[in-house]
Amino acid sequence: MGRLKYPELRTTYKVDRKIGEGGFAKVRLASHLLTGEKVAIKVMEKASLGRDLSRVLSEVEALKNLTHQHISQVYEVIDTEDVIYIIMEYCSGGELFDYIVNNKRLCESEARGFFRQILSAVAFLHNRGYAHRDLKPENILLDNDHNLKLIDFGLCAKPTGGISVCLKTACGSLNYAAPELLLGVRYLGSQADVWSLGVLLYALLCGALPFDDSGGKIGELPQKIIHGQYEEPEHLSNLSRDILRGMLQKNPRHRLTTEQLLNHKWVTLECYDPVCYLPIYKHHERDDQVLQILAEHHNLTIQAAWQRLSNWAYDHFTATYLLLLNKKRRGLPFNLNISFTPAKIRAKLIQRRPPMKAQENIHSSVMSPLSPSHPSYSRMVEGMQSRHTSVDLEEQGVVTRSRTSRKRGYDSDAEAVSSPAPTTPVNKRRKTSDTASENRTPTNSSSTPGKFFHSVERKLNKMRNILTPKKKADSDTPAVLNAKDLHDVSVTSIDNPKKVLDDLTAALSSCSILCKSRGYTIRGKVFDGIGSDKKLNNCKLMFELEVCWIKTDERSPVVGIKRKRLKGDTFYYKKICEQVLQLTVK
Ligand SMILES: Nc1ncnc2c1ncn2[C@@H]1O[C@H](COP(=O)(O)OP(=O)(O)OP(=O)(O)O)[C@@H](O)[C@H]1O
Repeated sequence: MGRLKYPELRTTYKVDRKIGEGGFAKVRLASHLLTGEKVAIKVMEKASLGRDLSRVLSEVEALKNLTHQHISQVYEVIDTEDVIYIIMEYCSGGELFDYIVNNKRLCESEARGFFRQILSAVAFLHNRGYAHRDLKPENILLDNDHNLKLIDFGLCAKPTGGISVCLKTACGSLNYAAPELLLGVRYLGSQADVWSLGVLLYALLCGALPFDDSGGKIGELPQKIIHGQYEEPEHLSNLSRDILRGMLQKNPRHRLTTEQLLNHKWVTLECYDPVCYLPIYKHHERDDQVLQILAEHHNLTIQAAWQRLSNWAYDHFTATYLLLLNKKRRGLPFNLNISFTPAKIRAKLIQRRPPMKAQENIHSSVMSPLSPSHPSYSRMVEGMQSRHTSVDLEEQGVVTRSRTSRKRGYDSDAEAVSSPAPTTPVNKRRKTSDTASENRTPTNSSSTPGKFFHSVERKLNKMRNILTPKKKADSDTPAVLNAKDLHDVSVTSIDNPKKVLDDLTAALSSCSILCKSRGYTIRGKVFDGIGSDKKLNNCKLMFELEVCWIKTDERSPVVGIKRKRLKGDTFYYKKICEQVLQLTVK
């Protein structure tokens, strides 16, 4: 299907299923044919972008300039007459939001680990003169190694005079927007980002939003934000309260700065070092081993290959180099799939096979049928879901001001005020293992064969678990899941899946949720407004609940309900799921 739909990708990528959707893009999983690496492809139709094309272009520019361990790396950009494709690092672990929902809320220590990673990405952005302006858990993804990666730079701004220059376009998601944005005054991007980080940390620690319109009257939310009114749940420690108050400070001048956050006591508690935001790897590093492979494939000298590469055109050449480099850093064999090499060059390469073998031997500890280049590995797929969109606050009528450079990444009439960009913090303490994990390079996590095999086995198990139930989903028997990795599954006390299915259907209809079932999977939809026509556009929330068997080692299988959000506001989804499951999982 993908092959016919995306002709520009046909010879270089194998396009797989859709893994996400935003207001501007559909995101697909794909494999880079030459390296076998999984990538995410953000597909944007120019016709539907209209004036927002500038937003996409600023996202592309930002991504090209921002190489950081906690920012999803761009590999290639294809700009055709009708479509823009951004080929980027695939984050298989889903959105941070879903992780929070599945865990209700995070303990302080886990929240700290995550927050440090996000902070390091945001401080890096600010240091490079960018403000993100759409920080929220839906824009932070988890990779395979449980590391966070920031995505969606469509609203980012890089004022020409630097980060300490005021911006004026109010944009982002209302729940995460700083008071100054709602007041329609000029604001500093870095200060607005710190507010959003505060909302995000609150969500991590409390499993809820500090500023929410649920239960209140429509229109109350902006007032709550402007007045900085939020509740502090009792379980919050004094230090957590302190950092949250510092970030959710309605007066931006009194708000903590990114630099202060790097060294904040809450951030460095448990013997952590201050957060280091510098990238682990140099932006455009020359690696001769990788270059050699690329050069051979293209029948070029190393020097010619480097010359071509150093334009950093983000074309397929760049993508192949960056993907090979990533494989090397992860301790994986980093050769290219020879069957995609032009026939003439392939013949030459086959003659020169021994040196390639020698190179493979260097990595023999990780060569096995479970290697990522093995077909089983490349079939591996993991679940993702779509999300809701950030809004233009002016357009929503939350901020009243004449429309200017709407959603553009570069605010045109910025004015200067002083706010220093963060500088590298001094490491005062010794690194702990936790800090090491925060700053961990992918190589560390998979460089030993044992760890590598363990991780690949885990992935393959996960793949089996995911694929097998899918096949069964249409049939009359529920899927069987293993008790591991079930953070998105609620366990019931009932041992009859049919009864759970019936209870679930009844609970959904009692909550006025439109549902459609297929086998043991129910898709629920909630529509906006009364009497609205039920087009997808008006669909406020869409999710799936699947009744399944859960295999446990200790006792006979139990019946569970697997949840998946497909579209819509994440905290609303959380609330609906809680309501429905309460009625079902008695
Ligand atoms: N690199 C990636 N790896 C895995 N999934 C991704 C990746 N990038 C995006 N996604 C998925 O696709 C969804 C939409 O992506 P993204 O937010 O970039 O789109 P968008 O149209 O720009 O969104 P918005 O409307 O908020 O601006 C994400 O929420 C996520 O679930």
